[in-house]
Amino acid sequence: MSSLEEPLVLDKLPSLSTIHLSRRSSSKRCSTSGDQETGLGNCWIECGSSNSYEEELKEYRQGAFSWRHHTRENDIVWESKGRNFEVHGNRCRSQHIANLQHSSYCNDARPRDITKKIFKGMPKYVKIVEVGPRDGLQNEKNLVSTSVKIELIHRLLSAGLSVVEATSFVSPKWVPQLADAKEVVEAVKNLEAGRLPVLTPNLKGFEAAVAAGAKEIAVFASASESFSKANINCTIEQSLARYRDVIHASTKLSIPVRGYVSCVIGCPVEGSISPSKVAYVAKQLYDMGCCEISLGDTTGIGTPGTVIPMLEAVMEVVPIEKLAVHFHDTYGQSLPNILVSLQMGISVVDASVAGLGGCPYAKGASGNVATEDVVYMLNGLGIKTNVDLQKLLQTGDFICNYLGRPSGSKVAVASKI
Ligand SMILES: CC(C)(COP(=O)([O-])OP(=O)([O-])OC[C@H]1O[C@@H](n2cnc3c(N)ncnc32)[C@H](O)[C@@H]1OP(=O)([O-])[O-])[C@@H](O)C(=O)NCCC(=O)NCCSC(=O)C[C@@](C)(O)CC(=O)[O-]
Repeated sequence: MSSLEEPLVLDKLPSLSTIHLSRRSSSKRCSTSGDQETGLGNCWIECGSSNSYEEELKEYRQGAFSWRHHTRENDIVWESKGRNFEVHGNRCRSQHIANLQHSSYCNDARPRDITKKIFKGMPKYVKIVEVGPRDGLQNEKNLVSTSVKIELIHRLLSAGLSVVEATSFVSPKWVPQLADAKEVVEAVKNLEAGRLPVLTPNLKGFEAAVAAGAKEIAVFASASESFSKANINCTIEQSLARYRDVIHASTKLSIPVRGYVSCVIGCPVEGSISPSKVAYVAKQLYDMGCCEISLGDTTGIGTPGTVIPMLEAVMEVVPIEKLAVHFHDTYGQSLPNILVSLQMGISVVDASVAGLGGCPYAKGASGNVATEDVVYMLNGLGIKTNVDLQKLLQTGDFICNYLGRPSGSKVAVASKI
């Protein structure tokens, strides 16, 4: 068994109560509590804005959903109460989603305490950074046409995604799939529906990106020395020096820079990566001026047991509102990893439509977590994303049809059954 396949060390999993909540700077919280007035079995969940809930409730009551569950007599009753939903009956159910629904039931006071703990600190709104056109496509063997890439970006924006990573200005010898970066950026640079950052590994890439019209960029370092060499042909320190130059140049042009740290849990060559290494690289990127640091589990090896200590280490040195998480779904752990990240106060999540993706220099690493699955889970938690799940599913269909393969999104597959 390689070190990457070692089982989760449960005794190292800190309880959520030990996570330093005081480090969270966001005052926006979701809370769930029992309703003292109506007695046992009632609870309310304080998440999201009144408008969207009111509208969704109205739609729900009007039977706008094509295959909603039938409400039985002693099931729950929804009542709008200010910004909250009040749920009466012997069950409490948190939901919901445009066309698809899910339920979670609890019976009385004790489970309500648990619910309260679980929801404490969760954000009301999560920004999803869609990385499909870049991370999703970079590993595709067959060249995807430039027009399809452009259409994909258009569709993702029209599904409500506010940030879509459009492409990379890397060496076409290393990543031939993205050799058309210039054409892609030129075609989308004036779209106002969202932000369209691009990856740049050095000054040469930065200059090409700016010349094409990119208004935001991202740099990508690694917490693994071996991966840094395999991916960008230099050591971690050399990469940080390059990024200082890039950020110096971008600051002059007021171009915001996102910083990635890859291999935050494990490296295909070195195995486990210590949280302190991740924290070191994240702090370097933050200190040099990156406005957001995305923590990438490049190989998808992480579980909540390894993600929590990694996030704790990084949160010691970078403010939590500057952090994003970026999970690959190789071991099917992305959603639990995202959930614990939200519980720790993270509110930016990277994802890729249809679960496309994988890094060309991390053999065996599968696609990113599917955006559809993230949106479904967040909808179920009552956390806003502003993403239209139906349009997103159609976008997933569009790219999967083009690539001639089934979607990597469980929600996309389930919605067709
Ligand atoms: C970094 C380099 C360029 C170094 O590549 P190198 O070979 O060491 O660079 P070099 O400086 O020796 O130059 C070699 C050639 O590349 C050219 N070159 C140099 N720079 C550029 C550029 N920006 N754009 C286009 N061409 C470039 C340069 O001009 C020269 O051309 P030649 O003279 O031979 O014709 C190369 O290693 C590279 O492009 N690597 C990128 C690999 C990549 O994109 N990997 C996937 C990124 S995904 C990731 O990192 C993880 C992440 C972010 O998704 C998070 C996660 O999933 O966890």
